[in-house]
Amino acid sequence: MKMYEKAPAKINLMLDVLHKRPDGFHEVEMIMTMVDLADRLEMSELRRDTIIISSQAGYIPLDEKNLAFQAAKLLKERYGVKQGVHIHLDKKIPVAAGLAGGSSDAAAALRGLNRLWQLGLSSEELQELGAELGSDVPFCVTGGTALATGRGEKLTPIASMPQCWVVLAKPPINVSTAEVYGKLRADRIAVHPSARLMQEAVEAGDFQAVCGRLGNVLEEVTLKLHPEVQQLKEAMIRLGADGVLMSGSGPTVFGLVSKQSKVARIYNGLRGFCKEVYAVRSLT
Ligand SMILES: C[C@@](CO)(OP(=O)(O)O)[C@H](O)COP(=O)(O)OP(=O)(O)OC[C@H]1O[C@@H](n2ccc(N)nc2=O)[C@H](O)[C@@H]1O
Ligand SMILES: Nc1ncnc2c1ncn2[C@@H]1O[C@H](COP(=O)(O)OP(=O)(O)O)[C@@H](O)[C@H]1O
Repeated sequence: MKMYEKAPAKINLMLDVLHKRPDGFHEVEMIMTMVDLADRLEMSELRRDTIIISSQAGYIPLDEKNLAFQAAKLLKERYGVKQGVHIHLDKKIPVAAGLAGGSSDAAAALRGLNRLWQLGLSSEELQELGAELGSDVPFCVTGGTALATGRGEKLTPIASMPQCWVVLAKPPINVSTAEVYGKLRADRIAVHPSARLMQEAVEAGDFQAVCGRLGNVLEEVTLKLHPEVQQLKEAMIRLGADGVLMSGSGPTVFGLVSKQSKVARIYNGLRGFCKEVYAVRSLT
């Protein structure tokens, strides 16, 4: 038997850090939503008690470091599953980009293997398991648009993000999430974006207010390390995006665009100096 799952990328409409916790993680407030740029997972039953990961992408780990492998291993150990599985990852989401590609693969593996192995786990149970794999995995289990607090694993679903186009551009640099959080001085953040104001804008379906309230305190760190991310932001604004922000720890920059007629101009303008550009829809 085979199961298929789509694993979409996330963007952070706002990301605030409240303080560093004794366990080393940071207490955050984020509004997250999914975009229509997705990896695809094919999960095939194996009679042998083993986990095999394959992918057309040559640049991700295929061993126990792969988050989809870790998701399968966690389910097997926790629920005594004796069957094996071959997970093929068709990667479309850029890696180490601030788009939670690996987390979304792990979440999709949890959903798909829950069905393949008939474990009967609820979304809440899958989210709890996901939190053992990474801070962004619980959100990726259910997707939608949500307020995420704690280290990112405490979720409150909110209304869907207003329908729009999302242009994503990833400069050719890799950013480590741990390094960015590590370099942040949480006690010296000058301006905190407001989760409440962003939630209100989303709930009201007010696209312009969403664009006006975008904010990410991790930009300060990543933009200092990689000035080309700032240049990319400026280019997107110049080309006419309605709102522009770096996603997560970066380096991907996204632009929200309401009018389809503007999308081609922004996409083509960015392609001039950035190879990895995507124009997709927001997911509702
Ligand atoms: C910044 C965000 C925003 O959505 O996303 P990405 O840029 O990774 O996509 C997330 O907070 C990333 O979540 P995720 O990538 O799952 O992080 P984890 O694997 O749990 O943690 C990686 C490392 O980041 C740091 N970390 C992560 C989350 C958090 N709330 N505080 C932290 O300090 C810790 O140093 C941890 O060791
Ligand atoms: N299935 C996977 N897809 C992509 N990266 C993965 C996967 N499993 C593990 N990784 C590792 O996780 C790291 C972060 O990848 P990713 O989730 O794409 O980035 P981000 O946390 O910035 O959103 C990468 O260094 C990569 O080697």
